[in-house]
Amino acid sequence: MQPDIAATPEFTFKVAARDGAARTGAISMPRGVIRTPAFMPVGTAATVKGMYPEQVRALGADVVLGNTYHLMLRPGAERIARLGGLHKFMNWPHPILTDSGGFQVMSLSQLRKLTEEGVTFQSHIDGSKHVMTPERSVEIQNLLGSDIVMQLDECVALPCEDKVAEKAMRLSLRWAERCKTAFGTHPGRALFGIVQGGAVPSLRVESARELAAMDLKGYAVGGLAVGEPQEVMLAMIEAVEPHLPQEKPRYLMGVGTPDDIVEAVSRGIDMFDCVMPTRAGRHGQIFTRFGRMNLKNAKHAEDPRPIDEQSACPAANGWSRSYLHHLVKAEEMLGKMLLTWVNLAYYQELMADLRGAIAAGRLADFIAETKEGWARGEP
Ligand SMILES: Nc1nc2cc3nc(NCCc4ccc(CCO)cc4)[nH]c3cc2c(=O)[nH]1
Repeated sequence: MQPDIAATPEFTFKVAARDGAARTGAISMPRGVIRTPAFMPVGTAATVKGMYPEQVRALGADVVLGNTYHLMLRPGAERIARLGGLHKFMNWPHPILTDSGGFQVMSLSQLRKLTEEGVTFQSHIDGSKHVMTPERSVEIQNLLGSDIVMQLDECVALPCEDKVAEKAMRLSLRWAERCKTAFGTHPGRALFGIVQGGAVPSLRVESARELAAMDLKGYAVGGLAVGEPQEVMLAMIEAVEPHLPQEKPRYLMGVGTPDDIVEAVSRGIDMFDCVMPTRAGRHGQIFTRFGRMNLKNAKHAEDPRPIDEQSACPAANGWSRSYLHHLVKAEEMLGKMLLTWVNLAYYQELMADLRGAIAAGRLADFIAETKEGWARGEP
């Protein structure tokens, strides 16, 4: 178990060491500490799918992500508040970051109408009508008791025309101001701004500088991991990084594969979230230090070896590839659970190794060794 390094009444971020643009440090707040670089398992409907909260904690996660869009539709933000808030509701007493709903409304709901005021939409669950404004998004995240609140923003799919990216970026800046006003001051909690601007460096710089002037407690880079090639994503991070405050956390939303993460860490990103490890695990695809493996593949059918006997994760060293192949083919619950566990454990191990490599000033070597391991493939 990780020592609960001193939680603090004030939300603070301290960089402990740097290696090039990369940083390692810790964000502390009343509910605990987030060691950075950090990966946040996604707990969309108030659960990290297929995992017990203690299990998620034991593999090293300091924070999980919740989704305003899903929880407002089911079971409802006011209901969760009446029951004591999201931490109590889901038995996760550690930090929770909640996304604001903008991205999910645009990617999941039906019959959406976007105006300056906000976005009206119909629930993808039962077709009920809803309005999401910057003020309502902040209110919902406060009702949930979120420790890190994300601004409501407009995320455009890529590729898109520059003027479309510009319009969405400017709207997001106006919504950031409204979220800041609605959020007010909560010393132990944070409101993060979200940089937009599509794949246009000048728009990205303008968004970063305007948000930096709002003196928020952290900054996300949004509008990426929406179908663009990795080099475009990395170019946008490079464009934005020099204009984000050095002393505040940077969060790259929706990212990503292990390769995305190591490349973004080396460019100065501190926080990540992605459904990849949990969703891929449920489909038999795993991430290991030997690279990716698909346990549906017939080559595992009679392989008696565990996934990785050197892994600390019981799911990676306690069952045979043959058994896991069987569970995946049979679409058994236990297969989804064990491979989710394998993936989240690998992601947290990677984050811990990245933190150590940055602290030791050997990030470039670590990344090279890690990529060699992925390229070598499974033994
Ligand atoms: N508020 C806000 N939230 C976001 C969430 C995001 N999530 C992504 N990408 C997720 C991409 C993604 C989706 C599915 C899978 C699983 C595939 O098996 C992996 C990655 N980009 C994102 C951008 C934003 C954004 O600008 N604003």
